[in-house]
Amino acid sequence: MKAVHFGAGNIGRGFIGYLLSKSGYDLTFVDISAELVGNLNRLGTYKVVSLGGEKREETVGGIRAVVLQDDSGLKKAVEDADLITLSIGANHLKDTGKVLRDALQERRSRNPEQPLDVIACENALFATDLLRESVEEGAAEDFQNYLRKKVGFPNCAVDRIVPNASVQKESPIDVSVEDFYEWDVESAKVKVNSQIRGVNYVENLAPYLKRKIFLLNGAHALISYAGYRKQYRFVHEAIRDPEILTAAREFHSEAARALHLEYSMGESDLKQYSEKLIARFQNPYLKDELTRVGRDPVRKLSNNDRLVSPLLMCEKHGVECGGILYAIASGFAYDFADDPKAVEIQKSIRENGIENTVQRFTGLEKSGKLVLGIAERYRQITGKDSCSRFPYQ
Ligand SMILES: NC(=O)C1=CN([C@@H]2O[C@H](COP(=O)(O)OP(=O)(O)OC[C@H]3O[C@@H](n4cnc5c(N)ncnc54)[C@H](O)[C@@H]3O)[C@@H](O)[C@H]2O)C=CC1
Ligand SMILES: O=P(O)(O)OC[C@H]1O[C@](O)(CO)[C@@H](O)[C@@H]1O
Repeated sequence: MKAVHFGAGNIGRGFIGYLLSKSGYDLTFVDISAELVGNLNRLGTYKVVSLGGEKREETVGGIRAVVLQDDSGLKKAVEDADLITLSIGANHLKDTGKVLRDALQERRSRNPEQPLDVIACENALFATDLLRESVEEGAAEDFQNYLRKKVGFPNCAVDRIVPNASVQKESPIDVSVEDFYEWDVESAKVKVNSQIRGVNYVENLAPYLKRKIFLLNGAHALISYAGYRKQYRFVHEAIRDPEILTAAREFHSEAARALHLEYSMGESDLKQYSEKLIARFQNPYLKDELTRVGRDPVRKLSNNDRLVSPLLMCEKHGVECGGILYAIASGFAYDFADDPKAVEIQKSIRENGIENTVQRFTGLEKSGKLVLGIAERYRQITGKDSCSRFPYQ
């Protein structure tokens, strides 16, 4: 079996590439970074180092890589692949859909019968659907029929924390990871790849995906924004702070309550999931930087992402949501000068005020109670009113 993986970064090498290699796939990475591609081809193997109580190393070997700009190399790799996976960042899916459309059109002309699956492994709700829309955009009817018959587009949830490596690396492409992983894939949409090692094939992905995006990524974003404000550097340091721990637990309990009401997920299972996450956040070996976890607050504060989506689910079910409002307010208070997206939000707050900015970036109704609740907490956090600076004191 042959796999092509777009995005040879942390999750590409440390999680998806790792599992595909363990499952016996012949693996080709595609990346925009010529330096990374050069290193992958020169070295041919890399180590995946898991950072738990006990340090373990595994080697991923026999890999090749192609730069995205190498049109013929890319098309050749796609021509007889059984699986295409991506972890390039959700913002890049639309553009990459066009590249993939060209490559799949070429494949269809040379190898029309062989089926394959395409899976976007990003932190976003139903990322493969976004990619598929872009692949199909403006395509002729016969190509759309080909896609329907021959190409599976399963959505998935990907969960493994892969920080920027802080350990001394013997090779520039080694990667450090946590022990834990979970990869849930929509089973009904799979055409070929039903035996990937470590994958949990599920009929109904939404509860798994939202549980992961809300409880892991949502709470992680909160810890990042609140921790940055209190001048911590790493996630494990911030979560040791009792106020931030309380805030993370409150976020979890509100989002979990909404998930329980929406999907009848067991409350005690959700509680266990939450406790396990807190323990993962506390892992001191990961040395996961708050500014990596909080990167691109414009995306994280958007309407369909890890913070506003659970807020809307709470609202739908009448669940108390003060903790989630606080997390969103912390995102608006995040003023890390080296993150251009944080800078964009801060500029908007200065020029348009907090209410207009919240409305603009979250898509929430301007004078609604949610926007007002976020703005009020933002003022508390930033000290722009007379209340306490940190509401969890
Ligand atoms: N690092 C983590 O723990 C996890 C990350 N994710 C998701 O995986 C995705 C990637 O994240 P990371 O691996 O952390 O980022 P990263 O920055 O380490 O890796 C992304 C890689 O994609 C490459 N790239 C960007 N655009 C590309 C394109 N159009 N075609 C080919 N390659 C392209 C970049 O050069 C880079 O090597 C994101 O959506 C992230 O949310 C999901 C779960 C865990
Ligand atoms: O990759 P994103 O969406 O920018 O967000 C960072 C998040 O992704 C992860 O790297 C993995 O889920 C988390 O550590 C963190 O919550």
